[in-house]
Amino acid sequence: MGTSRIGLIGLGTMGAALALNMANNGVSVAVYNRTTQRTHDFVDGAGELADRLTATESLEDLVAAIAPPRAVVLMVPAGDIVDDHIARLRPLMDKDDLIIDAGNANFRDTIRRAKAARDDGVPYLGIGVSGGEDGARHGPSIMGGGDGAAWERVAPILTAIAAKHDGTPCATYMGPDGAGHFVKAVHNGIEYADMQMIAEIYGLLRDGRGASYDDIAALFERWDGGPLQSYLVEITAKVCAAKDPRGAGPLLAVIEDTAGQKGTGRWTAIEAQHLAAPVPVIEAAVAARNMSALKDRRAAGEARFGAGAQAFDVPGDATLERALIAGKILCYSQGFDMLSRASADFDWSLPLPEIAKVWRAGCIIRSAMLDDMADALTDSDTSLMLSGGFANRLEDAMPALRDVVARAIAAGHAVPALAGAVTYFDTMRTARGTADMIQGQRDFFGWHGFARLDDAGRDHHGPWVD
Ligand SMILES: NC(=O)C1=CN([C@@H]2O[C@H](COP(=O)(O)OP(=O)(O)OC[C@H]3O[C@@H](n4cnc5c(N)ncnc54)[C@H](OP(=O)(O)O)[C@@H]3O)[C@@H](O)[C@H]2O)C=CC1
Ligand SMILES: O=C(CO)[C@H](O)[C@H](O)COP(=O)(O)O
Repeated sequence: MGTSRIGLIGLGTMGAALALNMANNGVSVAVYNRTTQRTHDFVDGAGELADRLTATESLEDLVAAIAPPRAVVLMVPAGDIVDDHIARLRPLMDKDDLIIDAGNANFRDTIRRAKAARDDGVPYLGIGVSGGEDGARHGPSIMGGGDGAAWERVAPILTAIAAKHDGTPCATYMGPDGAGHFVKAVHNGIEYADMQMIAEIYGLLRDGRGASYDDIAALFERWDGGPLQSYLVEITAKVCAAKDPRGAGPLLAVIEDTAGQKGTGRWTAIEAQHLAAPVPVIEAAVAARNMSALKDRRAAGEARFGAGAQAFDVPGDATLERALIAGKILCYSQGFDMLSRASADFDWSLPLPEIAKVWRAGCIIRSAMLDDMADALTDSDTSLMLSGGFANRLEDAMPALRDVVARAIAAGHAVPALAGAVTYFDTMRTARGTADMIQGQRDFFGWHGFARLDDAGRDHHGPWVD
């Protein structure tokens, strides 16, 4: 009979760090990795934690090494690899043994897997884990989803390894089926948007103002001490300050300007469309990554039309800071609105204030503002951008965002996420918009009907044809 409290499959960046975190918290872990050498290297390199780690060389050995009722965490790439592991693990496991997918799964896959597990009468959890390698090792943010009783079973381990915000563990059960992975996807969508807006401000400073990398680093470091305090602003300063190990210059100057992506931001944009939830800042950030990958096309465009990014009179540091504050509030507001929409559509009862709380520490989008967001979402059931404190902050910061975007666009700088934030703000404060024209056009060509302001209850048609 095995004695390890839990099993973990996949000793890559995240899995290895999570296993060490568990061991560090007194949890014995049986580990398995496809490449066996990696398993042994991992345990051999675990120092004093090695006593709590059991290396196994097959799934059979892994399952045998765990004390029943067993729990096995998958930390492998999303997609077929997860299905393949579930199919190979289940025959080796007992009815009440639990499989936990802790990778970045598409929540629709998680719903499918959770349903299959329910049909088979076996427990299943899909949990979102954020914080990168350091978070996984020292305290990630954990967004749980799936079988509630199964969550309770492993909650003591997950809350022990999670980040703590003023002593409160950042590990929360979000709801059934794919709720945990959905919340993680929206987290990553916000992550994309936050990163993109920061990158756009960096571009204005670098190309518009001609600031040095060290000066940009110093500015972001200063901002990290104010209302923008966040992990992403903190690491932006460090990335700007980093020197090229192969030379004396800044490292950023030699990093190719094509962004990678594993899919979570794209999933968020796709799901937003399914839900008809407007998230234009997140969509702009995903599109910006896609455009960044079209390096040859961008070079051809520059050769044909001339470079877009020209030197210009970039607004002052305080204006840039306020512009980022406005953009940040608007992108988080969109993210929370999307969560609210999904909660209603999927009947999940997502706990919005708890989501803000679980993001306060451990995860990539942790920031000082989330504390106030948790309060605002607790006190009011309106959108974040309309809630008392944030509406006031927006009112104060919007002129700066508008100024930055207007001047950047006039000078030929691409600021898609910041511009998306301005447009969203203006759209969402326009009670009488322009969709009357869309309705007129639709009725003209397709007899689709429209509602009248003075008679909204039924379909009307225009006198378009004789
Ligand atoms: N890196 C990050 O910042 C974060 C990642 N995640 C998610 O965590 C999961 C793991 O990511 P990460 O640790 O970064 O990935 P890595 O690439 O570092 O590690 C991948 C792991 O999966 C194993 N693996 C890959 N392909 C297969 C396969 N076909 N069959 C069996 N095992 C396989 C690898 O084994 P082998 O050694 O044999 O190659 C390795 O152990 C992903 O879902 C990712 O999206 C979530 C949050 C943050
Ligand atoms: O989940 C994460 C952070 O929260 C992972 O780091 C993820 O890989 C980031 O997404 P991408 O690779 O698409 O930039």
